[in-house]
Amino acid sequence: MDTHSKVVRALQNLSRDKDLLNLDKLFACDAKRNDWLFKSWEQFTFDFTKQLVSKEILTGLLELAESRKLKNRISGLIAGKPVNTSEDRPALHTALRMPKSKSLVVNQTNVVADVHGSLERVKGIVDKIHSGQWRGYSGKPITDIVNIGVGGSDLGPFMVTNALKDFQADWKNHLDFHFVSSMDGTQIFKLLETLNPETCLFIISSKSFTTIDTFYNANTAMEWMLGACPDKSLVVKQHFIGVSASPDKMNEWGIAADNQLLFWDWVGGRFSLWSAIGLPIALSVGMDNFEALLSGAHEMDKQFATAPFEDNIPVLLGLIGVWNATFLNINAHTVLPYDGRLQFLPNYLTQLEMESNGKAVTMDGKKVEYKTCPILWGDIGPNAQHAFYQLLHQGTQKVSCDFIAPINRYHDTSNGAGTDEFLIKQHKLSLANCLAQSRVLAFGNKAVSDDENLPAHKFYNGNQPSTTILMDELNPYTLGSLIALYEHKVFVMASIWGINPFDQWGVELGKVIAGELLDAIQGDPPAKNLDISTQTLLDTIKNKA
Ligand SMILES: O=P(O)(O)OC[C@H]1O[C@](O)(CO)[C@@H](O)[C@@H]1O
Repeated sequence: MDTHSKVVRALQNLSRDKDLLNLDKLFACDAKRNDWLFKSWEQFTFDFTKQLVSKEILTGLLELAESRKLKNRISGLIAGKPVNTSEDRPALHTALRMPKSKSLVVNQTNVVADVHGSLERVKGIVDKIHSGQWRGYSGKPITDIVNIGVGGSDLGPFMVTNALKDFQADWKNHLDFHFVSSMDGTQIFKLLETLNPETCLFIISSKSFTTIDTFYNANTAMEWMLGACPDKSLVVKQHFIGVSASPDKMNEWGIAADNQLLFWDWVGGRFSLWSAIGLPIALSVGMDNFEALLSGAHEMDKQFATAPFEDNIPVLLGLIGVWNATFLNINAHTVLPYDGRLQFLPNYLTQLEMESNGKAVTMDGKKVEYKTCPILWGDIGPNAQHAFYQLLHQGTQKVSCDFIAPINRYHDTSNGAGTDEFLIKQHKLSLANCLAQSRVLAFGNKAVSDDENLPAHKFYNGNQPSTTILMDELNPYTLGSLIALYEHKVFVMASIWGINPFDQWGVELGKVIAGELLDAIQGDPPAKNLDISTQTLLDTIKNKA
């Protein structure tokens, strides 16, 4: 982004207009603000009115998108152009949810055909496990699925499996799902104590199939299995599935050929839940629901590819994100779902946004002269109200917020007489809190009174910008759309900033140094040239271990 360009300078000028950038005033000046900042799309309603934007600002942001050739960038992404410039490859997560009837030829290959071939294999495995045909070494059907993976090979399937628990069908009676990611062993050791090796199936999920965190956990699982059944070829065949973009590495580790599910180097790890990495999702909610998740995402892809920018939800969300982070210097963003099923969405978005856009150089290697990705965190909104909302309301930091809530819930629940009504009341309580919080964040005390004589500690400043996303209900289809929306938001922001959202070089150095320090902790060879802090920490560990 050229900070000297006319469009950027105009936006910078607007960003200094303190008088304009006040939600009270923005609402007072334009009583019909909702006409142009409320958007309905499919089963969603988006309220951007509580963002610090005027018509002039939005026009400027749309011009900025134009000047950054966003339209071309979006078509390049979807057509499979090498948008991941540092690795010279496409980022084709949109192809993972294209219908079978479509075709997309990239490097002489119809990737849509490959995608559906892989989905067929996923379906075959799902059917075998659901029907009880897939059996453990002693002939018993599988009861426990353990996904071992980290980052994109964990967060997406984990988040979606939790969000869609209501959509598990009759196999829920005989299948339990577990996710192991942490390298320190806490999760795997605790989990193995509760499992029966005869009926466990491990899914080793790793795009690279080299991530050390995953392989320490996988090796522990293998040792545990071999303790129960020393016949390794039987264990490998009946208890381990591999999901990866590297068949060679899967062979090396010993995954049986029939148990290897492949995806492709053109799928970024944090964009991979739609591929075979989503196997735990498909096992949990069934293939039809998994396909509904893909269709919901595809619908959002179509809107991203075709809607005019002023009505294009991912474009608006991304442009407003850039306005907040880059022009208004709001460097913290929180995601607040008002529905416990979305508990892990903020965590998932932490990787999606910060690993994608936490960068300071442009695609042509220049240092950026502006702020890029804000720090993102979040929690279930109602719980966060009792934890960090104090800072949002009365702290010294500017924070932008996304409120997310399904309008309807519990209508189909039949947990006994009267229960539905009670649960619906609880859901409405949550919705009321969602609206109350965005209102107070926007208008402070003025939301309820004009009393100027409040003691200072009771004063709420307001003017914290937020977007509210309402979905008619949370189901596989709407969840697919919601996730795809955030994926595209990331791409829009990266395109404006001129950065590559599809690599993650910033995680590599730590891996190399950890390898050296592991050798040093194990005493062989002793570490050389360490800084005094690390050397003393290492000595302390070695003395006390
Ligand atoms: O799927 P893999 O190759 O094991 O990688 C896991 C995660 O590690 C990272 O490469 C970061 O270290 C993420 O981008 C990725 O999602």
